[in-house]
Amino acid sequence: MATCDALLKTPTAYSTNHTISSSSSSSVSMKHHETTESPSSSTSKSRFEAYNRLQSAAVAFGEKLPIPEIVALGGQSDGKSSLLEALLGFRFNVREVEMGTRRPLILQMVHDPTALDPRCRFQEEDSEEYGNPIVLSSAIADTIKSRTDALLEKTKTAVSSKPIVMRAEYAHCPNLTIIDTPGFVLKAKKGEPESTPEEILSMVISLASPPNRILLFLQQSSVEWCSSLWLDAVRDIDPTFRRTLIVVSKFDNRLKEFTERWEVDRYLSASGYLGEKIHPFFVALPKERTAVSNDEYRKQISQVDSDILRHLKENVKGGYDEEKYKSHIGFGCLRDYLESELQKKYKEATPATLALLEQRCSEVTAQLNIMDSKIQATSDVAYLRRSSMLFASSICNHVGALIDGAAYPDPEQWGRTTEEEKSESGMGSWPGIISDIKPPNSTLRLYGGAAFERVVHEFRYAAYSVECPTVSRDKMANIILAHTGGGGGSGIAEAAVEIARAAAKSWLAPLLDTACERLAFVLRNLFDLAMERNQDLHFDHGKRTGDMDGYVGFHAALRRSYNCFIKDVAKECKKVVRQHLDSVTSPYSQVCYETDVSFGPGSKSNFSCPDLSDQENVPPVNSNKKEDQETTAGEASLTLSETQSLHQAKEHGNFIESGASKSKLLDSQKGSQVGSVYSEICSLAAQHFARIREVLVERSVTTALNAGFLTPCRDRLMVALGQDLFGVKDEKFMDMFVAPGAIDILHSERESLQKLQKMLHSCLTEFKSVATSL
Ligand SMILES: Nc1nc2c(ncn2[C@@H]2O[C@H](COP(=O)(O)OP(=O)(O)OP(=O)(O)O)[C@@H](O)[C@H]2O)c(=O)[nH]1
Repeated sequence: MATCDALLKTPTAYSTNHTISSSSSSSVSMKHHETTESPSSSTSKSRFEAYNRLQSAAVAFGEKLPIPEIVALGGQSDGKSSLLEALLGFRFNVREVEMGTRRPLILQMVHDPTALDPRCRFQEEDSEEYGNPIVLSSAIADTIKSRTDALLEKTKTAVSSKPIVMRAEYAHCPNLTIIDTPGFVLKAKKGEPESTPEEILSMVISLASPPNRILLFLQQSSVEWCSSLWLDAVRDIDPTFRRTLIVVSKFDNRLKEFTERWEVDRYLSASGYLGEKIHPFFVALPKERTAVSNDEYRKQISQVDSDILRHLKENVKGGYDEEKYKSHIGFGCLRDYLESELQKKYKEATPATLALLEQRCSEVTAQLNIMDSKIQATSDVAYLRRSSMLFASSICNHVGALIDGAAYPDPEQWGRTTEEEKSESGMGSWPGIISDIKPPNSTLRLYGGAAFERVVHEFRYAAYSVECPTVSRDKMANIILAHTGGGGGSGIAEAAVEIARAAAKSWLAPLLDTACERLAFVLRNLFDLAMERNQDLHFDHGKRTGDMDGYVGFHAALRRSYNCFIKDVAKECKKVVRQHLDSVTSPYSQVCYETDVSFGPGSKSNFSCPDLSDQENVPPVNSNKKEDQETTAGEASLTLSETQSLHQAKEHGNFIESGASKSKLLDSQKGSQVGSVYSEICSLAAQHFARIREVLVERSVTTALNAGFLTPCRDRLMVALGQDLFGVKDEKFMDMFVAPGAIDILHSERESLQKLQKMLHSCLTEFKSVATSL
């Protein structure tokens, strides 16, 4: 930045005619603050004052305004505090505060020729007011320490970016504002959290990042650039050093090393490492810590400056390249440069600041108007009814749009994959199905209508992955024997149908319930999405959709009402799909007979009490792991072979009296053809099951789910919400809007907005007059 060649000749704000002589640069520059001010300097001064006030106001109100500011940064003990003291022209001992800098310090130095003793005042925390002047310099350090302690205690952190603002009016300081920052450290101090170095680094980075800030980077002269610890951190913030001023501190420590001119010139050029265009300042300050008067202290500063220049001229063979480097050697040069640089930035930034202030003023006025109408509206039932209805209707429209297919808000952020839907809804896998069901698009983040459709697909996949479950011989016997007993037929067909119906009922019913719950979850999520859409697309077809910000009670009621609606719809839909299931599995349903199912060799006419006892109790088709699935509750636990034997005994009129042992009966019933009957029934049952499932899934359920969920969401949602929220007496309706303390909050918000408005207006007026006097 200003260290570039082109800027080397920038005149200082107060010394248009002065040239820094090798022997007395600092003293000359020191004196000019005490001379009468020219008209241009009074403009600079009022500009400086205007920026200072804006800066304190910005700090007090948390306004982020791009005011030109200087931020001093560097490693611990690199001399920042000493430099600040030198700039102020008196010692205030900040560097002896034991804890070190843990909060940024905004030091507003105001050159006031009438203030022969420094007048320091601290800005109150969270206010733009300044406290009473502090005279004792030790009291300044104490105030900084106690404020730092109090805030860190509150925030429970080791550092805080909330600045302390100190204004110092003094006849011997320049008009300059500098933000002092905690020094970078490699290791935390004893008793401090280990993360302190990182916290300091990230805090300083965030303080130095706004492009309106000038960075004043200090590094001790004893450190070579190639081994600089913090240069890279600064380079990360400002890669080309466009807005960075580099200061080599404690220059006195290096001086003794130079004997030849080339050595000094090479060192002063810092070339090779910082680049040709970067010219650091070389500064040394008094190292004596003895208590001296302020006058004496300033004399020492000037003396060090003169001593350095004299040393370079007289003690180095051939001196040094004065033309090139003199303007960058000594504290006085740095101070004048900083002052003029800041003034230059202030001048450049004035039009933009003025424009920004005008914009902020109108924004805050608009906010204040909204706040006024909000406060007024808190008691206006008609207004609240109107705007809340408008809001609810807008939410319903957004829900409808999301169901019909929308890609806003961002699906990547708001959508869910099938896995996420499953885990978040608390419904992991489909009941009774072990295999992982992955519908098409399961890895995509979907919501609304798309997610709904995907769940329907998933349900179909789940339903088709169910096979007709295994039926034990006992159960089968119980069914068959009952049928053969009634009509004299073999009962195979009836048994197969009955088995299929019972299986369909017990296996498909939980799947239907799960599908309904999953779909309800998808629809329930739409509320948040609709709110998000509503917030961003605040206007619906050009009409304002009701600003209901802050009405927490209403928002909660609206959400609750929406959730209830979805719950009711899901309950209703569950009933409907259950009815469909009941209907396809009812004894009157012809679904199983609609197909041309071949009943095979073991048909009704051939049935003659087959002995199933030797056959393995495994159905021909069953991919489910769940064995011996219950088809009807409380079935007898006899084995089919036993039942069959009993049946035979009954047939011979010998059921009670026969006395034949079970084993004998079993032996007598071994036959070659009977095994196939069990398999045949299982196979037939599987076919019927598949048929029932197909009819259920394809013909009725998919349509029922759409009609049961989506149609009400499109057509009935607003009516339901309306009845629930607005179909009540005013008194009850107002319950949603009168939260204890809510109106007080609105009033206090209004009060702070009013203060902000006042402050912005006064800054605006000030800047307007500064701008016109340019
Ligand atoms: N020799 C010499 N010593 C200096 C100079 N400037 C400062 N010092 C000394 O260096 C030490 C550290 O200086 P500070 O100003 O406290 O450094 P700092 O960067 O503020 O350190 P922290 O606040 O701990 O980050 C003090 O003892 C100063 O007296 C200088 O130009 N020359």
